[in-house]
Amino acid sequence: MLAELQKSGLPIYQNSRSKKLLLEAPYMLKGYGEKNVLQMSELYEDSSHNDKHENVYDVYRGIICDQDRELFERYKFQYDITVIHQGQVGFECKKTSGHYHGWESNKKHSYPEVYEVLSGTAMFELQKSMNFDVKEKNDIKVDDIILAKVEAGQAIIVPPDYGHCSINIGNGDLVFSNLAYQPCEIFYDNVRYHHGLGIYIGKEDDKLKFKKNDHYKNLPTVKIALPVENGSLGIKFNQPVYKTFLETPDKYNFLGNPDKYVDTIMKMFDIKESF
Ligand SMILES: O=P(O)(O)OC[C@H]1O[C@](O)(CO)[C@@H](O)[C@@H]1O
Repeated sequence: MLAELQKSGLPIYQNSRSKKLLLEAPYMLKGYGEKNVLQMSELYEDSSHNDKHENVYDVYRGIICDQDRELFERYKFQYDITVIHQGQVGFECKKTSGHYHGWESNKKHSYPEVYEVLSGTAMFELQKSMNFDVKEKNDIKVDDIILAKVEAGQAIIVPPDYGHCSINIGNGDLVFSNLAYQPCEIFYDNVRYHHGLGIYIGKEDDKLKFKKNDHYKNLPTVKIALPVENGSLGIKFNQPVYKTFLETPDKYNFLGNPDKYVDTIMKMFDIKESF
């Protein structure tokens, strides 16, 4: 059976048995990758009880229709979809590796990214650090942590300077898209060194729980937030990002030129509680 990913606005389907995605022509894909428990073992609090070959997530990179190619190339943007499978690795809900983004030498802030949930429920862990590439990795200074709970049809902007990791906190697969500035460099080392970002998000007796990652010397107060729309930056709930980009591409200029948008992007998190 195939379930259409209606929130994407594109002819993309998920096979309910294999959990893989199928794209209807003329949509096509540039690349595909999978990560399993073994490849991510250093990134979880404890992965020792899981089958090492168990699949954690699949990434479908560079989804595009030929007639849209010129526009995506002009803006240097790429649209990808990630499927994080249902389940836990030890205490933690299944998640992506987590990484920080790079920046251009003449810019003050690193590149942001748009995340749009197409099915399931996400918690996006957003961890601010201005020195994540420090040589002595223990000297990283974490300035802020936001845990954004995002439901299908909603979207967020991962703010400049925030490392990020996507966690599937729902009861089925989590499927989400990202629109990102393609020349952006990706940094994994500090996250791997600390065995993940600052907070481990998991479930006990089906209840969501948070544990501090003790590999970090210091962590700030953690904020739990809900997303806020901003139509001028192309973030309107239940309006597919791919389609909005085709119709009004300039709304996403912040992806390649983030410096003057930082304050506006930070206002798109409605902080509900902190601990
Ligand atoms: O395994 P990686 O390279 O960290 O990629 C995982 C995630 O990062 C992204 O590249 C977006 O930041 C997604 O495509 C994917 O969800």
